[in-house]
Amino acid sequence: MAKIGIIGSAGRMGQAIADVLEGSEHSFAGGADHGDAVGALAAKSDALVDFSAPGALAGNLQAAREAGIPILIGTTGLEDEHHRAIDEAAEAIPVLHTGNTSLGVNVLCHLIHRAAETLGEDWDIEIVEMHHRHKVDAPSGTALLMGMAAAEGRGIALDDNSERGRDGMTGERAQGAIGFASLRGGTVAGDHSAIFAGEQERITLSHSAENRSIFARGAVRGAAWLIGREAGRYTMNDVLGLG
Ligand SMILES: NC(=O)C1=CN([C@@H]2O[C@H](COP(=O)(O)OP(=O)(O)OC[C@H]3O[C@@H](n4cnc5c(N)ncnc54)[C@H](OP(=O)(O)O)[C@@H]3O)[C@@H](O)[C@H]2O)C=CC1
Ligand SMILES: O=C(O)C1=N[C@H](C(=O)O)C[C@H](O)C1
Repeated sequence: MAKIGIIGSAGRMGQAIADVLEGSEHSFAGGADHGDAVGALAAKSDALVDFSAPGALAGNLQAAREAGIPILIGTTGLEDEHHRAIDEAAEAIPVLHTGNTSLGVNVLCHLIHRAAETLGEDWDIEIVEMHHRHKVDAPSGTALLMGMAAAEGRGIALDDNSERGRDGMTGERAQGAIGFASLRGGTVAGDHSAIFAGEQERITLSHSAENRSIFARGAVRGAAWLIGREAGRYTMNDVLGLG
């Protein structure tokens, strides 16, 4: 039984995680939101989960380090500087960052990796996502995770081969590019598709989140799994045993 502290506890994910904790073997250590001292929460937690905002990341990592406890970060919209801060914290404590904690999406990424590895560059890869009207970042963290799986399968660097936000006279699609498109509206919890478009045929690999409980269950499982691990940067593949 682990005491889990939630950063961003008043938010949509924070609430979903609190609900999952209530029916689990683990307990809710407390929450922190804007203006709350994360250090005070860390001191009474066995692990932290962070579903807040990129601007909160540095302070949250610092609080976890000072308390010597692991942290699972689900926040998306992170930049290179945030990833560098995660790498640095992972030298001292166990840290897991992922754009999606659900089992289904992480299995989907394996299927995408395999498809990209098998199909040649003449199969164009496009990633399409749709989320609720309140989402503030694009492409979604999950779309980037899927793009990374496709790029790794193809043996290319995602950063050098992405096409995002096409508008106006874009010119033809670059050979080998991985395209991203983001839709926003309504209450959609998270829909993602990877489309492999070849000559006269198309493969679509998709995942639909029916509600946030799938992310919340994965977050609790991941946070509990991190407790007692060596310092390092982990992924949901490690937690789920997906290799
Ligand atoms: N990895 C995954 O599986 C998933 C990741 N996410 C990601 O989780 C994040 C949160 O999503 P969601 O719950 O929908 O968003 P919400 O806006 O509903 O919740 C975010 C919460 O964090 C709080 N917050 C914002 N900034 C700070 C800060 N600096 N310090 C402390 N608290 C802060 C907000 O408070 P206030 O409202 O006062 O700003 C709010 O309570 C997003 O990045 C989203 O993409 C979401 C679902 C699954
Ligand atoms: O903001 C959300 O809601 C979600 N964010 C994550 C993302 O950016 O991929 C995960 C999920 O799709 C819901």
